[in-house]
Amino acid sequence: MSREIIVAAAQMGPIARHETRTQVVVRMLALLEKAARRGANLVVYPELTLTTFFPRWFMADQAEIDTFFETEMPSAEVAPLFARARELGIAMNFGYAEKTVIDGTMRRFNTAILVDQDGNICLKYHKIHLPGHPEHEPWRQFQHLEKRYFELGEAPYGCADVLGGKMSMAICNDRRWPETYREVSLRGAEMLLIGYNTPLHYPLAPEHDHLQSFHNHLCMQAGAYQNGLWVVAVGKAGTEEGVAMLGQSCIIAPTGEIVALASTTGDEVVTACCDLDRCQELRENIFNFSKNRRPDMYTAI
Ligand SMILES: CSCC[C@@H](NC(N)=O)C(=O)O
Repeated sequence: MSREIIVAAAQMGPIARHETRTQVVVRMLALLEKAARRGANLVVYPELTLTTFFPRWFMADQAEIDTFFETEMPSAEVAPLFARARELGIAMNFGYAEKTVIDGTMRRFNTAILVDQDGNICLKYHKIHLPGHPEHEPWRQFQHLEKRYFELGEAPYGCADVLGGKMSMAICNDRRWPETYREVSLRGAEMLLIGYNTPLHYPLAPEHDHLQSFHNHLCMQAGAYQNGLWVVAVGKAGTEEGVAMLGQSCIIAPTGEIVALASTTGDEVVTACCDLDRCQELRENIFNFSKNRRPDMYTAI
């Protein structure tokens, strides 16, 4: 029996600084309805979906920084999205800036959640690979202050049983690291959900700017193939507050083939029918870990 699920990559166009959570949720709902009309079982949204990508600005005032963070999920503004997804029986994944108290200490994370088809948060993930810099660097055209505004995730990648399959999450920069795919694969994941915000301009190596799209797909296609899993990657795209952001949201099969690809840099839904049993095409053959993998020889890692 095949285990097919219809997955929707719900790319978002730019979100302006002045846009409210309520306005963003209206856009997310429109994408959800479109996905539902195409029979989707799972909708995947970008990293930090609810606001503009605020780490591009230096802010000294913690109260101002905190306006971009959520203290509860679902919040009152996001509750209609949870309610409608539950009504439609659709699972979803999205990212947001999370402010939470752990053991009496206030913590801030770049977070993603997986919500099952009954509206329950069944998996939460705090971004492990935080890119950028902690201090204001005025020479840059724009900042990338994730290291200032967020703490490093401290828990390993998780895996949840949803829609009859095993799902994991990663966030943006995580997708460039091969360890991400190997970790989730060894933990049993059959599908990896990734949201991203990727500026086309990389100030530390501007000679690579023209390769943003290539590098985006290169690492994810390799990660899917070498670990025999589905990858769903969804960007916040277009020119957001003057910064050009990568689109090209996609769904990648365990063979490494891109089976759905966004063609705009705006709000757009692309879907694919993903048979989770196809992971075995790789896992029982070229990447049969138990037969051919040699962890005893990988002593440097
Ligand atoms: C400054 S590092 C490059 C940008 C990074 N973006 C995020 N959001 O992680 C990425 O890896 O796409």
